Amino acid sequence: MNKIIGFIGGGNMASAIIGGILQSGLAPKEGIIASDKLEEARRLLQERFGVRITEDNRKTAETADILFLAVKPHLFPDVITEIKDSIRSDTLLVSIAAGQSIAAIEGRFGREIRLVRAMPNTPALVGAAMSALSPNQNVCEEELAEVVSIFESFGACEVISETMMDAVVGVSGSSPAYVYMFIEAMADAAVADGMPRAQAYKFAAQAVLGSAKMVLETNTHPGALKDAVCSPGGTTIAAVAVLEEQGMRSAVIKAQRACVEKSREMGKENSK
Ligand SMILES: NC(=O)C1=CN([C@@H]2O[C@H](COP(=O)(O)OP(=O)(O)OC[C@H]3O[C@@H](n4cnc5c(N)ncnc54)[C@H](O)[C@@H]3O)[C@@H](O)[C@H]2O)C=CC1
Ligand SMILES: O=C(O)[C@@H]1CCC=N1
Repeated sequence: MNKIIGFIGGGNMASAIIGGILQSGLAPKEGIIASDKLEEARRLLQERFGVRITEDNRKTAETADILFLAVKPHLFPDVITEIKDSIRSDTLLVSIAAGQSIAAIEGRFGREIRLVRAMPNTPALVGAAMSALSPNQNVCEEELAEVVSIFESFGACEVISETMMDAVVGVSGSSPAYVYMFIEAMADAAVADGMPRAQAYKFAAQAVLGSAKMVLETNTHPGALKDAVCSPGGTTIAAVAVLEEQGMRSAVIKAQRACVEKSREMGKENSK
């Protein structure tokens, strides 16, 4: 891609996306510019990726053809006020913020903008993100295809209705955190049974990776895959019985719905 990709905010998510783009070879490091108010964040980006960095959000905004808004949602009002006169009419904006609707962002720019609202996740850093995209009415097919190609350079990506964005935050934006907790807990149990910690993380993480691949690649219901692990009177069903008794599924469902509710609340707050 010979377009300049810019990032306002160079924290966890921007770093994961930049790492993913560079690793895939979609854009060279010279084709990426990022601004961050924190000196430490700029230093990290420079050291890890060698991309162009600046303290000046306006410089990033006027340089980029495709501009990621990658600061925390509550900073959107100030950051948009700062950059709104620096973008061109053909700058393609990509917001990755939770709970910032297309309408709220359009309202803050106060003029016609080309905008894609996106929800990626941090596995972008290793080329295994799950991202959702919703374009506004000014984004043409060709521009959307370009944004899709960026997100596909670091994982899977689907174009969805914006009404599904809160659900997406729960099921893929935030869910890596719940999965890491699951991996940590499995590893803790293995350590309790005498396995060295590093080895325990490898066994637990590879089991999660392999199980996820089975769901994605065998086209088999997760329940049937679970049943295939459970020998009658065996070890797995003993574990499954305890997980059911402890309410594992309902805990996950409740937790994820709390996440989605929080995303909705943030959306209402940000539209005021
Ligand atoms: N972390 C995650 O897993 C995901 C985060 N997101 C979204 O990505 C956005 C960024 O989140 P994170 O990267 O996790 O946060 P972060 O806190 O790691 O990064 C934000 C960066 O913005 C910088 N910043 C603060 N004020 C600034 C300003 N005025 N101008 C320029 N830079 C400024 C901070 O110094 C920081 O480095 C949020 O809107 C979040 O909703 C979306 C999907 C997943
Ligand atoms: O916790 C958050 O608000 C962000 C949005 C999705 C993942 N992290």
